[in-house]
Amino acid sequence: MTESIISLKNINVTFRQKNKTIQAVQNVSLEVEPGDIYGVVGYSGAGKSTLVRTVNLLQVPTSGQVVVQNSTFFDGQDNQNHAKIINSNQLRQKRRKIGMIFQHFNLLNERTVAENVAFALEHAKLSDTQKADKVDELLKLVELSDRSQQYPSQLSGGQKQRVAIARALANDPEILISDEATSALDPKTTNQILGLLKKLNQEYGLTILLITHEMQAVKEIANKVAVMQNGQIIERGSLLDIFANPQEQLTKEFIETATNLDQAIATVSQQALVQNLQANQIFARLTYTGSNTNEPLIAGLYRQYQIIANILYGDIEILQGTEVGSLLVILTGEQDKLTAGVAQLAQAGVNVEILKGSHAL
Ligand SMILES: Nc1ncnc2c1ncn2[C@@H]1O[C@H](COP(=O)(O)OP(=O)(O)OP(=O)(O)O)[C@@H](O)[C@H]1O
Repeated sequence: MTESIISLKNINVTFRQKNKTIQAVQNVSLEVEPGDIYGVVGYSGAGKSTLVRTVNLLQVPTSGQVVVQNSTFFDGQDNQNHAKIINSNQLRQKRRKIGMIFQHFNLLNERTVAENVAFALEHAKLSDTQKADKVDELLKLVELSDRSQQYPSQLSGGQKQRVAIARALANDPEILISDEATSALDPKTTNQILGLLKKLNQEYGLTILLITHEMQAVKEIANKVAVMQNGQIIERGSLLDIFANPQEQLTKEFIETATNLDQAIATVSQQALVQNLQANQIFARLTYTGSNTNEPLIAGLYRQYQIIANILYGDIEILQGTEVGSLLVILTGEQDKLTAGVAQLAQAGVNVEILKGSHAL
């Protein structure tokens, strides 16, 4: 196994207010390897921002261990009083190697695009000419060279985020934390920004921690996913595993939204065939990856078990270069054969979720 570039172990973050205690992050461990685009997905309030802010100690954990690029930033088993924390000088230097971008861009409005990027180089040991060259290079990378003398108010949301990305990359970080960076953008601009992040990952080896409430964004570029709920990671895995074989209800919800399957299920469920499902029928969702394809699956069911499959909806997504297929089907057959057929599908690596008619099994 590759050594982690970010290692969070048993992280707890507790906020104490006058008369209440909020456990924003509860015993979360997360290992990010170099070159990962690790998506952390969850609804608002799940604790995502609090968790990722512990990576650069913008949020000091209540307990746990934070190791980034082999430096221990924080190590405290029980509470902050006895914890070891990296000294502030070192932390300041290390933080420059961890870029961060946010939903609302956080640009300085009274400074030009070039000045915003140059701001991140204030402490860099570079001559003025070198700094100017670096700013030019970064603006070229994010395709904003022609906007260098404009002010943030003259830019679109996507352009502002690209300035923020250029600024985040100024000190050549190996890690970029993206906290809801596309949440304020329209779908087309979102895809452009995600495309840029993917390019930075592929061409420069940038490791990205992608915090979002949109599984769609994770689907586009991440190779790994963790799902957060109530301060905990409830499910994690490779993008492919999570999409092909989600275990938790919340994960399923996120995936259905990202693949538009939620709408398909709602629409198809209204059809008379599903509404009037017969005693010898089940309505199911089949999910399969790569090596399986729809025709052999369906043909096999008929050949071996005389099960007739009526496909009401089908979709194929390409994730990380591998096909993930989803079918909404009505399967008709004798009870024991339906049971055997469904078991056979599961054995062949097809995820079968009975949406209606489980009594037929
Ligand atoms: N500084 C703070 N003081 C007190 N409570 C906080 C603080 N920061 C966050 N919280 C609480 O911790 C919980 C997790 O918040 P967090 O912002 O990490 O969630 P999130 O998943 O990132 O959601 P969002 O996308 O809405 O920011 C919430 O209940 C929030 O109100």
